[in-house]
Amino acid sequence: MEPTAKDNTNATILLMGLRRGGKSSICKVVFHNMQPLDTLYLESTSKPTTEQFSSLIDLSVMELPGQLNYFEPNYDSERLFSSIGALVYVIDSQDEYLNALTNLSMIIEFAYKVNPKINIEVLIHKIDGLSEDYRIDAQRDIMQRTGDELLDLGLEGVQVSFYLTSIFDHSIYEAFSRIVQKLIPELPSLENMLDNLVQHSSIDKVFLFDVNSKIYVATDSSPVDIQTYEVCAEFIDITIDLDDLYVENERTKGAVASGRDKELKSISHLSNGSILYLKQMIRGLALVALIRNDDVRKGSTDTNQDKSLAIIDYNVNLFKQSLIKIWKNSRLEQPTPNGGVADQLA
Ligand SMILES: Nc1nc2c(ncn2[C@@H]2O[C@H](COP(=O)(O)OP(=O)(O)OP(=O)(O)O)[C@@H](O)[C@H]2O)c(=O)[nH]1
Repeated sequence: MEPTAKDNTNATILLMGLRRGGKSSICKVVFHNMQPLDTLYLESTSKPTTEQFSSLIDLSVMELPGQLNYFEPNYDSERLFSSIGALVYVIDSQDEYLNALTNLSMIIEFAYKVNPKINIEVLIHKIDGLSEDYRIDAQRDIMQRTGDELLDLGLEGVQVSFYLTSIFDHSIYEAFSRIVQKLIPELPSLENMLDNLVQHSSIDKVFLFDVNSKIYVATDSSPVDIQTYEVCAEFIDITIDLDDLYVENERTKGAVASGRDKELKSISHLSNGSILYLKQMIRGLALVALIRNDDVRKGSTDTNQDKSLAIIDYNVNLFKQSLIKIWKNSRLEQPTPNGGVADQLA
């Protein structure tokens, strides 16, 4: 049976590319926390696979094996392409990629015809094996050739985004974050709220992370620096590991008993004076902020620091309340299959 996307949602990502390009590895590393080196032993995928992930949106990731011929008559490619939000095409940059580019333009031509709203995303993958100069050259070459092919097909207006990625560093998470964000209808409101939070709380950079995958579903509008992303993403793991070490105290026991889940929160003072702040949100999300402001910097008095953190706490709580409202409203607009509004927030 062919894979079909869930009805009423276009938050479906279709992963395509030639054999051994790295599609399964990407899925395993990003969504299943597999260690990158363990992907060496992955078997070639022979059947289309679909996986569901629940975050701020319900995301489906569908992988089509490299050897499959999607255009043979008994394969309903039209239905498949019309139901997806993003087509992610993986190109192995360490291999000869001309065949992949021909395959890519053929797929873009078909996908665009069936579904002009589809986001087309190209991963120039396995860049860990290339020197810095060669990466830029490969990217330029791939972009140029794809542009030429699309021009020949009369598709010069089609928007294609390119990302340099590897499973051995954070580039694959950064790329997937941007790909997933494009599928979240509430993104402009979320960004606006995060900008407000930054402005009123002396925060330098803030991310709304999906805790399991370390994809950030939103961030404020200042540019993302990959080092800041890394520090914030690792802070989630540290917080969770430390949290597991502690036994429940009376307060959290009370919260659990009264039906409320224990809310994860952590603050860490770094040796360079910055502060990392994490607070659990809803739907497996956590807000992580980097605070470099002078008010809370090392050297300022403890009382000042406490005051600033209290303001941040207060504003983050307001943010969380707004997030709950946004999420509830979006569920009201898209009724669940049984007609009710899902009320499970954690
Ligand atoms: N160096 C490097 N190798 C990678 C990277 N990503 C995946 N690989 C390796 O590429 C090989 C093929 O990966 P797969 O994930 O099986 O490729 P696939 O696209 O799913 O292949 P099919 O299932 O045949 O369609 C594996 O040995 C991975 O370890 C990467 O970022 N860098």
